[in-house]
Amino acid sequence: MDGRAVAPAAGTILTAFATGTGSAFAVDLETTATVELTSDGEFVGEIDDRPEEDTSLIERCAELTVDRYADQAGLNADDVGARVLTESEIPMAAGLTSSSAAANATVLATLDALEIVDSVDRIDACRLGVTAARDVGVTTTGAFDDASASMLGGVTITDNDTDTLLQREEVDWHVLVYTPPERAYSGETDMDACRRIAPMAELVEELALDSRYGEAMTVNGFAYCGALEFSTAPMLEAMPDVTGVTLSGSGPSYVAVGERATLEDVRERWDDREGTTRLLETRTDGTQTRST
Ligand SMILES: Nc1ncnc2c1ncn2[C@@H]1O[C@H](COP(=O)(O)OP(=O)(O)O)[C@@H](O)[C@H]1O
Ligand SMILES: O=C(O)C1=C[C@@H](OP(=O)(O)O)[C@@H](O)[C@H](O)C1
Repeated sequence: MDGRAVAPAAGTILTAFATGTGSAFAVDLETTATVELTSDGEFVGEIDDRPEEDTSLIERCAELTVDRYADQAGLNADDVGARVLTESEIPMAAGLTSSSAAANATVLATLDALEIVDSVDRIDACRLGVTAARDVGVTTTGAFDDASASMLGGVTITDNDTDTLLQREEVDWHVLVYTPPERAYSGETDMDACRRIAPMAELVEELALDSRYGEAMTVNGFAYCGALEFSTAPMLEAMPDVTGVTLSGSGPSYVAVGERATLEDVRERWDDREGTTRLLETRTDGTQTRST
């Protein structure tokens, strides 16, 4: 029994480190997970083209899904194992939610392999991936904001302390993403510095709950560039014409939203920087299964 699912990346509106409340939106870069169920009770992960990278997140996702749902699929969890393969176009540890996309794709692919994917609520599946991310230490708050945007599509606002969805809205934006060559692992964020900007995060939350996403992003960007010591120069190169621009997640990527022609101009400036610039669109469909 094989299962397969595809999950999108996410960009940031409100980073959750300061207060535990976060907001993110799905963008069209994808991770695919393929899951083959086995009868040896072992969970073995492989990341395509990244043999050195840690596979514990996808192994834990498959294991938790089997533990929780094997019964419902008419199987004995003790006898079921899985081999998981992920293939991804999302740069890893770059602030674009590679971890949540890998987790969502693996949980849904495992449910697909168990042939019960349609009977499981998407938000419950998402919470399972967040639990796995906490278990293996690739997240600080659980990142339910990023995970829910990747699972459901559109913009989500969440309370990551309780894994509660506060708001979801479908949007149709052009998105410019700049990814510098360095990497920043979310589990290693300077949380003391982030907690100092809590009053700014509360303001960003108010703007986001009012659907003023562009302004929310930009305030978030200045606050988190300050706290995490990233340059504000890429933001200033995008302003004032974009609708919003921010450091994404724990960095080092920056995301801007706005008119396509405006983003094409900004792209010319960001292309002079070291790294990769991508012109993308938002996604409203979230994580989907794909038959193998
Ligand atoms: N395609 C993938 N397959 C399996 N695990 C992945 C994949 N992408 C990311 N991860 C896991 O997530 C970790 C990176 O998480 P994180 O620092 O939160 O980065 P990001 O900001 O991209 O989510 C990696 O070390 C790895 O354990
Ligand atoms: O680990 C965490 O708690 C978080 C990780 C960040 O994302 P990245 O993993 O994309 O850097 C951030 O967007 C989110 O609000 C909280």
